[in-house]
Amino acid sequence: MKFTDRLFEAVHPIWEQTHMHPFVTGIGDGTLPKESFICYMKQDYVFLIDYAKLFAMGTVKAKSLETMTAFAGILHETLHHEMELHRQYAERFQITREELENTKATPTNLAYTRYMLSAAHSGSLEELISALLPCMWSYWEIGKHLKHRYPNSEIHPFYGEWIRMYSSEEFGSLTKWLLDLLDDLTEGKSERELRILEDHFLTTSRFEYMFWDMVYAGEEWKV
Ligand SMILES: Cc1ncc(CN)c(N)n1
Repeated sequence: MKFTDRLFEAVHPIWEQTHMHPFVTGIGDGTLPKESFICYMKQDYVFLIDYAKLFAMGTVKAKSLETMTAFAGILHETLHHEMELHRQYAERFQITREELENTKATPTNLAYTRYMLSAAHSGSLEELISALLPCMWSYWEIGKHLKHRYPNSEIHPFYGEWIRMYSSEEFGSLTKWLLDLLDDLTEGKSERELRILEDHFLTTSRFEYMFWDMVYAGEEWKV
């Protein structure tokens, strides 16, 4: 069994709940209040700044020029394509780039990015990938799921663009590349090593769920 098949089985209960989360279904059926989406977009923008750094770290830890180049490509995609989607959404609400960039990360957002950056700093390339994989994989799954469950969601005048991006072939092929890389890198690894990777993967999968919950509830610092 490929390691990512094992991860897919392990994460299934978390993804089931994610697909049913009211923030996610609200994007799908178009009922999510715009204020909630604005809160998400701002939090996600600062999340993506740290997330992009993981790909930069991937280039440093890569064991071949090919892998290094691919990480650099995803870094570029994130900064220029994925984050551009957020900048365009922000523009619709007259939110400036400066305001977007200066968004203060909520406790959950901060805990999530610190966890990934710490795993990436102190761990192997496999640890870095396992920690960031849910970001790409779960979004791709959500994009495909929404497109399938809500047939007109792709053409929704507001949320359609978001769904098209995360269900796209391009996003899917980057995710598949990362999955294949992790399968290659984990071949022959001991059960002890695999368990550490699985633990990173499940922890950040839980953080992904908590991120939806955080923006839905409008989490703020208490003091
Ligand atoms: C929180 C979060 N996780 C993942 C993604 C997809 N890159 C995202 N935009 N935001």
